[in-house]
Amino acid sequence: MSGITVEPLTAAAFAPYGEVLETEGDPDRIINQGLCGRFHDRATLDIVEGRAGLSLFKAEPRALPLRLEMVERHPQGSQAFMPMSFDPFLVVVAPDKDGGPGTPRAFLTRPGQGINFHRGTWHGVLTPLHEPGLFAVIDRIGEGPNLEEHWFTEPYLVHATA
Ligand SMILES: NC(=O)N[C@@H](O)C(=O)O
Ligand code: NI
Repeated sequence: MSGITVEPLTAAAFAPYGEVLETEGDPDRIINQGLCGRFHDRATLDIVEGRAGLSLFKAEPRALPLRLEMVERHPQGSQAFMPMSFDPFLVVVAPDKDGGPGTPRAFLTRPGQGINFHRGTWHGVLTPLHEPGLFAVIDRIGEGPNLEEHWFTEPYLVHATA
């Protein structure tokens, strides 16, 4: 089983796959009588033939090392995972290679970071590592198929250190 070593999530490393939502640095705007920093328009919702919807996911926590058996993608829409707890979670992505996923990469978020997958990005499903596994998810609501799965012939093993 091929191994994948988890990397820290950074906006630069994640850029080919999506955006990182975080409150690093100065806010773009100070609002609410100076009591709130707005980190404005930090990710793009890209929805084809449908609308953006806001859902809640309550997912079972997983543990590392993790068998990565599949990745999926949504050709019709971006998908954002916004944690509702202050815990890191695992984000798996893969480049596209001739219509299928290339070698996956695994990122560990810092508490407070969220992510938005670009439309069509190969990714692992929502993977919390701690209870309560509660996330707000912003993705496409619409008719027609928007899920393509790829099951690896041999799973990868995602682990914390090399
Ligand atoms: N299927 C679903 O709603 N969730 C997945 O797309 C996922 O990435 O977790
Ligand atoms: Ni998904």
